[in-house]
Amino acid sequence: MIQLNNLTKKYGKANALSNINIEINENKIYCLLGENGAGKTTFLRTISGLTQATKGEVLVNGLKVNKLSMPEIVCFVEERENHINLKIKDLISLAADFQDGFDTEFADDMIKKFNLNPDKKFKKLSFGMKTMVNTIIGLASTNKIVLFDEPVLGFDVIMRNKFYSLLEESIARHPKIIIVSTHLIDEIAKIAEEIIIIHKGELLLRSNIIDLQDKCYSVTGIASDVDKAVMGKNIINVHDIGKFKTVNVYDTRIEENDRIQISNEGLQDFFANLIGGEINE
Ligand SMILES: Nc1ncnc2c1ncn2[C@@H]1O[C@H](COP(=O)(O)OP(=O)(O)OP(=O)(O)O)[C@@H](O)[C@H]1O
Repeated sequence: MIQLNNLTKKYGKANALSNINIEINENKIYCLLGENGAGKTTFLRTISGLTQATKGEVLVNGLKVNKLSMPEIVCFVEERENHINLKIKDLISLAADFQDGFDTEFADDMIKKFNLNPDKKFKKLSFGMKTMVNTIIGLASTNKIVLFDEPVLGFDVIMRNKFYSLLEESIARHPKIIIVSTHLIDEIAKIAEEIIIIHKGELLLRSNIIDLQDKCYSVTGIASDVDKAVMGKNIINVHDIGKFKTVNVYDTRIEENDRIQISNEGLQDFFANLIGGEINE
């Protein structure tokens, strides 16, 4: 449903996105990961038609996307979105007027769950509450593609957990492609099915999250035993601690034995190690 062919976006001479090729077709939750400035916002804005590609093409449902032809089936939710100064309940009605099939019942339910006062005006809300309102509008959207740009920025852990469970409810009520850009991979990994990593404007990795969790592990032991055990494996990072060593691996699993210890690696650590290293798919 989303197809990017050799997509490049330049700002001046700098590439925000370089030659991205990807297809995203299945209705599920995708996590878009990348360090600051990696190109995540540009990636999402280009799919929604808000940013024009410099080279290559973006197709949504087979139709070319650009500023003159923005795909109606895409709902793009960004944290910096600053609505006109209406009451929350009026913003919800407005969203319902603009979007066919907008799930008002779900939106009202979420307003209660987030303890928001529907009579409060948008401009009087805190940063986190404004994000909540934008998020609710995205979650209640029945558009076939919903893109969230850093939705949990400004949310505390309780809010974030509410958001993750509402994301699951949103996709269960109305199956769709949901792409969420975030830095908090270990949290979103509990509900997302696929991960897309962008690094310095390039597509670094796309993987099913369960496969990724299986392939990310560390091996610790005496340096020579570790070296022998990980020979031929794709090594992401190495820590030497005296005669001992820990190696972070992204590859098929190896068996633990009495000379080496295998530990699961958190995805957040994997990501931090990955963007400092190389990966060979
Ligand atoms: N309007 C713009 N004009 C010039 N450069 C831009 C513009 N928008 C983005 N960039 C540059 O393009 C690159 C990618 O930016 P982008 O906002 O897409 O990254 P990001 O992964 O979303 O970052 P963050 O996590 O910090 O929000 C950065 O180097 C950024 O400075």
